[in-house]
Amino acid sequence: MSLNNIEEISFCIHQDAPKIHCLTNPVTMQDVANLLLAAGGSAVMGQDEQEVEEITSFCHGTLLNTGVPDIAKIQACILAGQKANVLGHPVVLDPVGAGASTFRRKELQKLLQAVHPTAVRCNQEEAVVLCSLLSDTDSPEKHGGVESSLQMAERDVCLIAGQAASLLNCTVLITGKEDVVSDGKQTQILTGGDSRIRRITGGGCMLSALCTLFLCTDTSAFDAVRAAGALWRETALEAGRRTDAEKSGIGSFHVHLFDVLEEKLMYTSKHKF
Ligand SMILES: Nc1ncnc2c1ncn2[C@@H]1O[C@H](COP(=O)(O)OP(=O)(O)OP(=O)(O)O)[C@@H](O)[C@H]1O
Ligand SMILES: Cc1ncsc1CCO
Repeated sequence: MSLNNIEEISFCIHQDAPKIHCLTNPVTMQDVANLLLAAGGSAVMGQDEQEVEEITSFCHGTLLNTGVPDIAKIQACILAGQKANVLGHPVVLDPVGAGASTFRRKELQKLLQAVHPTAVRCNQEEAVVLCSLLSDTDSPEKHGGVESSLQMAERDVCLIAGQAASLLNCTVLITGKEDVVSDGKQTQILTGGDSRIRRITGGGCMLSALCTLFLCTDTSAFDAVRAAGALWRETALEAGRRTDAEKSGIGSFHVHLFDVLEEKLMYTSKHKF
């Protein structure tokens, strides 16, 4: 069976309640755990190398978010990612701030030599850095830390997404003003959303978790990642509408994201099946 739409994906998630092993960063850890619960899955956080393989084994998907990296964290990501690869579990890489330091670039290169991600979710700058690491070309000189310093033309984002997908042999979702999803053979642009999502930290980290959850259903990697990207943009759009209706601010927008996501997934799974 191949699941093609959000109703079917949502139904599967609520039936199976996939557990996601999240090796993530302390800045957005709680949001990532709450997002997975709101969506119908759950998170298990654990990143000591003595336990990661065991935790990966009983989970259904693995999220490797390399924000706030250190040597031990990267080693744990390698062990968890390799275990997930052996078990055939989906692995999502979120290479937060990939170009922020020489250390991050070196450690990411090591991780990518050891682990094959099913999907990568990143911003434009992180995608350009990944491509430079994989093809031994120069990285961009200007860096925005964990935010993207680049605002590329849509056509260039499509090219980078296709290049990264081919180099990594996986599905790549590059987020920004528009999102681009590619598996190297097919590429799609996602629009809509609400730019206020850039004023909370973790909008990308939460989306990477949602991609991992959707990849735990019986659908192709391209369709799962595209569905997660599209749903997250629709969620932001509706969260923005509710924030405006209440004349509220960014804190309310943040909370509405969880309410809207839960409603969108609950509604579709309850009413369609
Ligand atoms: N200008 C924009 N307008 C609308 N939506 C946007 C805009 N920029 C980013 N987004 C959306 O915000 C979400 C996060 O993407 P972003 O590129 O900000 O990730 P990120 O930099 O990795 O975030 P973080 O590091 O805070 O987790 C995506 O769903 C993306 O579609
Ligand atoms: C701000 C920040 N620094 C490392 S991770 C993170 C959260 C957004 O990815």
